[in-house]
Amino acid sequence: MPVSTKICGLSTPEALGAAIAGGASHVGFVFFPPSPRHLSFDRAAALASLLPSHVRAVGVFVDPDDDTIGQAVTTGRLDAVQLHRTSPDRTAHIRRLSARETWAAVAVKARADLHAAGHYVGAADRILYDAKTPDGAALPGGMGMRFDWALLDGSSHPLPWVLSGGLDPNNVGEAIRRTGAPIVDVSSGVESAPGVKDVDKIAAFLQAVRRS
Ligand SMILES: O=C(O)c1ccccc1N[C@@H]1O[C@H](COP(=O)(O)O)[C@@H](O)[C@H]1O
Repeated sequence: MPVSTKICGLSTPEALGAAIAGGASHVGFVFFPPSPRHLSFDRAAALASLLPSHVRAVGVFVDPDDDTIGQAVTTGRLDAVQLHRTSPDRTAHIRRLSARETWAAVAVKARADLHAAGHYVGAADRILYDAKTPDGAALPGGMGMRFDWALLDGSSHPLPWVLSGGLDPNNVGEAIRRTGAPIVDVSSGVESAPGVKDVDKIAAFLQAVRRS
């Protein structure tokens, strides 16, 4: 089964084009003002208009309110929503409201953190395992931090899942072999500076996934 790839935090047509040309299955649009990858609804609409129908758009949010979700889903033509720091109850509500596939981010540092995934059964469609960022960090993701992939050994995933956190063109092959991830997700590992995507790194990442 080929591994699917989400290239996240896209903000220019050039970077979006590199993700599409390289075979990304998903692209991510971030709706979180503190992030260097944050998009206005207009900007998201312009990028979404360039997407072929086989590439799915995922909106990335941090405990969003209903209005943000409603506007982003419509203007960004989102196929899915990815929710960070969002409780299972809110996640279930947003899933109903948006009528979109819903990914719940679970922040991982220790094995005990994996238990949180079970709380999203019935509330989300997919779990995104991401590295836990430090207390007080401005962002809950997109900081290039990885967690110990061995923590996933023997894990009985309660939902379909995605591997995220600190992936890059050099380590994604090992990450896939080590964890068996069906989908991998990258943001800062294909950037030259925070929020600045590098088309060559996007191509290298997608090539590394294909070769894995
Ligand atoms: O990318 C961001 O700015 C961001 C902001 C708020 C929540 C999540 C964010 N990114 C997500 O973080 C993971 C891992 O990113 P990285 O590859 O380690 O940089 C990824 O799922 C992004 O979607």
